[in-house]
Amino acid sequence: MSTEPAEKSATTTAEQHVFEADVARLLHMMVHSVYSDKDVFLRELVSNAADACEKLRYEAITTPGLLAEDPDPRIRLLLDAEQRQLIVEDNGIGMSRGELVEALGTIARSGTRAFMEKIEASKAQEEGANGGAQLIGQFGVGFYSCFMVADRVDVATRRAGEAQAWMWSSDGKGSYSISELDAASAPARGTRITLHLMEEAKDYTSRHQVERIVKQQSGHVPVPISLIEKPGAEPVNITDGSALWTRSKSEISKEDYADFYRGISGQYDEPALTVHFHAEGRHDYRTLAFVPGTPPFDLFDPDRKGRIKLYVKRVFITDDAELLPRYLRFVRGLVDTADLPLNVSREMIQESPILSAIRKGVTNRVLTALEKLAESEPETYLTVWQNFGAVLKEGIYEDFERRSQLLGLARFRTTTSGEDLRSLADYVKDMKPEQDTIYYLTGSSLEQIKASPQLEGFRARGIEVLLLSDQVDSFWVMNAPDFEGKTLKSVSQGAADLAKFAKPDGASKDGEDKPEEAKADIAAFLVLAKEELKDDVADVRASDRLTESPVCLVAAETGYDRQLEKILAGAGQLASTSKPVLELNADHALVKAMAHAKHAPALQNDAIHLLYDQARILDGEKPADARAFAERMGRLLEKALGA
Ligand SMILES: Nc1ncnc2c1ncn2[C@@H]1O[C@H](COP(=O)(O)OP(=O)(O)OP(=O)(O)O)[C@@H](O)[C@H]1O
Repeated sequence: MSTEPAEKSATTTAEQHVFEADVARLLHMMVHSVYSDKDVFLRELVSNAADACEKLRYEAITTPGLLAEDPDPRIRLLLDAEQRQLIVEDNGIGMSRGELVEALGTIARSGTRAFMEKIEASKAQEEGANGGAQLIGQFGVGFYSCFMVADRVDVATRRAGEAQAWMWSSDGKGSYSISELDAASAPARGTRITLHLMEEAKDYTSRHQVERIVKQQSGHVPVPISLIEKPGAEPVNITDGSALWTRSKSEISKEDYADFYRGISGQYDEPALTVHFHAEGRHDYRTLAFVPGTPPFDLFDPDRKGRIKLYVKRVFITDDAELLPRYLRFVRGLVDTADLPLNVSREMIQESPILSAIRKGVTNRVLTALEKLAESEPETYLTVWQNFGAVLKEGIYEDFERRSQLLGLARFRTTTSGEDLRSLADYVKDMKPEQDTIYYLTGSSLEQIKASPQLEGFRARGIEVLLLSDQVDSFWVMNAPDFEGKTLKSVSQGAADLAKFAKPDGASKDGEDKPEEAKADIAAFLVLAKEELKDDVADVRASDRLTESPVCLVAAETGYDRQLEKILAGAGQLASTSKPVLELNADHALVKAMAHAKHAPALQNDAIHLLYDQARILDGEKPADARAFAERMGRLLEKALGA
């Protein structure tokens, strides 16, 4: 954090501080607002106030004295049209001087840079208000959004249990000041944020306007909110702070759930799935969880933790309890249990058998709800899968117990699916009578996979192949040997064994119609190629998986599949890579001609290397030796052109 030396003014003891560079940039963006929906600032302030009340409630478990004579949490909004001010006040935990500087002068979040980049790429503008608003929540830059509507913001705060109080003040233009507040003008406990509204934002002093926004955006925060419409007026309650999750499902509308979801997730979309239940019996807990309608920006951040909050008897305890497995890290919501003591410690949370039982229960419920959604609303489920499928698939190798359930939830592009997605159950239902294997091909992109020569023989025989282009696919396929008793097999590993499947056009089976001489030529050519390429490939053999291309590379029967090997080698996790197998299409005119060219050994030699390089290129690699490749190609072209 960059701090300028204290500069004392004559009348106060205000210290000027310069904002951290990132905050200054962020504020600049807020002031020159990229968001057309400015109402979001109010939700951010109310949500911070509610968090502050919940933190106090939690600290007061061990230090009840913090509550003093004011035990009930509250958020109050004060409007002053004459002064053009909106004040948001809470009696929560408040901030010490250090906390104030830390919280409102820096951005300690890893996602901030990503946020800046995203906004600067002006994506938010293109996406319109909703996109921008979603970014604010996802990236946690909430407080600063008040500079969209205010040209000065004063934060008066006193931390619970402390005598000193502080005033933070800024016009959002690069610096802020901090001074000590005299006890009389400070809140007894908590924080009072005064927004000096811009002329064009004066509507935020209108009672109807503010009441409407709060009910709409923050109607379900678990702290009651009241409103004072002008100085001297009586406070009127506008929300009761009752915990939505404690009410019965029949009393809650879809809109109530959506509001609550937006509050808890910081997103502005609709949840794709809501899971709300009360488990009684061995353990008593309530869960309200949501699958978001859109993916968060940091879904694949390795540090991203689960987002399920733990409450004990309606008191917020932590959002760090890992209440769902990592592969469900996109689910937002909470678990509230009466079975843990309020002063549950971090160690207890980690080791508690009660929590492991709850974890299991919640995971099962979420997965079952996803299964039901797939049945009752397949379209919605497909969106969920498109957004989060790559994460759910991590569970196939991480969660042995639920592997088959997760495999059942998985959806795939296949050689026959077109633009649709198919389940493994669909695949198995449409298998050929003589087929006992589920075939797949992994690769780095769908386009690359679709163009793979390895698929040709399968396509020609009408055998469906799963096209797996997520990086995680290479890992789970290794651990998921079967689905409903059918093993999974890569079409680029080992022998294809397609001989048992008839080609639909009734074409010959495996060279039965080839004259003896051609067969002998191919056999000799294979021996020659094997000898010539012995340093590069483990074997050279005739292929039954090729119909159009002359060559392809496949992995040996045992060991890693080619795509996985590439990923591991790229990540520096393999000391050495294994040699692939080169397959030649014995029915291909080029291969036949080359095999027949026994009288031209130099030409055959060039052809063998060029065919190998061609297979490498089709596999997304470079030729083994670029210079030699160019020379061979040159010689061949010269010959072809009769030069
Ligand atoms: N009313 C308040 N009482 C106490 N602390 C507050 C209050 N408002 C803000 N803060 C402090 O300022 C910090 C920054 O707030 P900001 O809204 O920018 O981010 P956040 O609330 O931490 O993130 P998110 O928006 O993801 O919840 C908070 O984490 C909190 O420590």
